Amino acid sequence: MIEVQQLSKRFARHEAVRGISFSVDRGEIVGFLGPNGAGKTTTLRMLTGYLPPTSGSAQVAGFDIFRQSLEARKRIGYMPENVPLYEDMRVREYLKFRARLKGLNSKQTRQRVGEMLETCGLEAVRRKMIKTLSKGYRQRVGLADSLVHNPDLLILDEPTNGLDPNQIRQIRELIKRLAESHTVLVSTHILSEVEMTCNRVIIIDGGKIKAADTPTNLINQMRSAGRVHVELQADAEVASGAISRLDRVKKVSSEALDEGWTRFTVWVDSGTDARERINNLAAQYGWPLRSLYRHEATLEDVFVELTRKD
Ligand SMILES: Nc1ncnc2c1ncn2[C@@H]1O[C@H](COP(=O)(O)OP(=O)(O)OP(=O)(O)O)[C@@H](O)[C@H]1O
Repeated sequence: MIEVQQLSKRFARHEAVRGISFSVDRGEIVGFLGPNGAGKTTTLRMLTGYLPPTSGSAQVAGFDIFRQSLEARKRIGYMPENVPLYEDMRVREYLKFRARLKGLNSKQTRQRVGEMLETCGLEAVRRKMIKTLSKGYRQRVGLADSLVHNPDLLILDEPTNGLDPNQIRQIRELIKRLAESHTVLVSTHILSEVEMTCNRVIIIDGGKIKAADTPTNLINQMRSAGRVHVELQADAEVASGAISRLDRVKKVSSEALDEGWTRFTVWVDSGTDARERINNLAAQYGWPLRSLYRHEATLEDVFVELTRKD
């Protein structure tokens, strides 16, 4: 559905996107992640034909987004970061206006606008002025707008930005439902959302792609994926030494706590669970043990590992 080859964008002296290549298959829901200024919005704006690239190419549904822009855009529903809406229009009136602008005839417009009001949960506010709507409802109007011409592909730039937790949940559910019949590329900062909704993730930083895989694979491939935390009443040096001699243990660090307790963090090879062996070791040495748990890596750990600057 999307094919991007060596896409770059330079603003004056700043290269915001540096030769990125990726693809999104039909039916996928892909999270597009990266820290502030990584180049997400710039990439999405190029993909939707709003910004010409400095070099490289991109196809949507087989159409070159720059040379066959109209054909490509017919197949894209784009919801930009801050949805620009006409404040003085009523919801239904606005969606009808947008549908006509996108080339739907009056019959199609009536039908699609009706469907979108229902799909996006806007029926109760269809006669309200847009300026009186809450941010959550405005986002829904933006989504309905991006969907009204029945595109195959939805490109959403931070659709839950600025929403409260309830609104985030509602938009997330809506996107999940839309993903049943659309291909979705969604940029967001909420990593738990991505773990819940996306079947693949692309991480971009400094204009370059750092990783592209399923959330599960990314987590499993992490260097610091395997970590065990244990609290013992033991001499830090002796215990660190004994633990680090265990098989498949890569590194041990310790931190003194209260009343002779020490917390040890044990890095092990990915896929290894050292808890039982650490427990046996504590029993063997007679060290009192009050906590032993395995840190389950999350997408947030992957994100931090791939994009931190130190
Ligand atoms: N029109 C522009 N002119 C000059 N520089 C720009 C322009 N648009 C973006 N940039 C720069 O390009 C870089 C990438 O910006 P972009 O908006 O794509 O990042 P982003 O990943 O979407 O960030 P955020 O998460 O903050 O929205 C930034 O350094 C930004 O300042």
